[in-house]
Amino acid sequence: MEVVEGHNDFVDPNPSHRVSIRHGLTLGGTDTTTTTLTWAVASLLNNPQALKNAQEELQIHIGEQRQVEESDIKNLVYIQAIVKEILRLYPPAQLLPPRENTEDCIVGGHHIPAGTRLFVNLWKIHRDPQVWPKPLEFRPERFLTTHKDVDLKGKHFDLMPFGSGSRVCPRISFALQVVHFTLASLLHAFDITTPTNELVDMTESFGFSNVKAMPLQVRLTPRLPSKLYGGW
Ligand code: HEM
Repeated sequence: MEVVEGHNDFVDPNPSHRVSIRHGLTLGGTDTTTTTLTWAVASLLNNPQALKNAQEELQIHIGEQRQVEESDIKNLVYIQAIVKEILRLYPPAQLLPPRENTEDCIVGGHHIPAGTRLFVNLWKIHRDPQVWPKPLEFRPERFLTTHKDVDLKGKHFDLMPFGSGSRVCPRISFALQVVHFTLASLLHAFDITTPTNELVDMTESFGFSNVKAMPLQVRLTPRLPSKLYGGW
């Protein structure tokens, strides 16, 4: 991939794999949200109880006689917890874009000379066992119990999939609305299974964008009256 335009782009010195980690211009709207949705569906396929919980929530709040509407999202707390857990385990940007300090400073007891480029390693922070018990497990319930007050907007430094501070992602609300609505609509309208009933391979491809290493194959089975599929 070639470098994209934009301020503050980080340029890999090797021209053969130059990428921009400032995804705002080309990748922001699609790559981050599709990556998040892919990991969400993959995780739910491997965690049938969580999938069942999500579909029960949809049954309670929406039923089977209408489609999901944006105004329903506020009631779908379990699906919101799923999305938080996905952005904890699989933040689309595993490393936040680099920061360069203009003055000498001390961070965590370390002297950082002016002009140093610092990367925040979200992947590591989001899997810290001192903050997140059983950090490698997909457990949306943690965001309804022990971590229910942790939000995604950059105020809690243990969970920062959108970054933090003055350069935080400016489209958090829009991104969450898209992810919640799409996931809720998919799970409401279809039963999802793997074609072979095997567990999904969750291997990550470590890079600037955390895409699934293996393609995801999903079998969709309609679960609503056929008249509700007119818009699909
Ligand atoms: C799940 C979805 C998304 C995630 C996890 C995400 C995450 C991020 C992160 C980590 C940054 C860098 C923050 C920093 O520098 O510390 C960022 C910046 C940015 N994002 Fe997003 N993003 C998402 C969706 C979107 C969408 C849908 C858009 C646009 C429609 C968008 C537009 C931007 C832009 C323009 C910036 C650059 C802001 C700046 O440099 O001042 N993002 N995002």
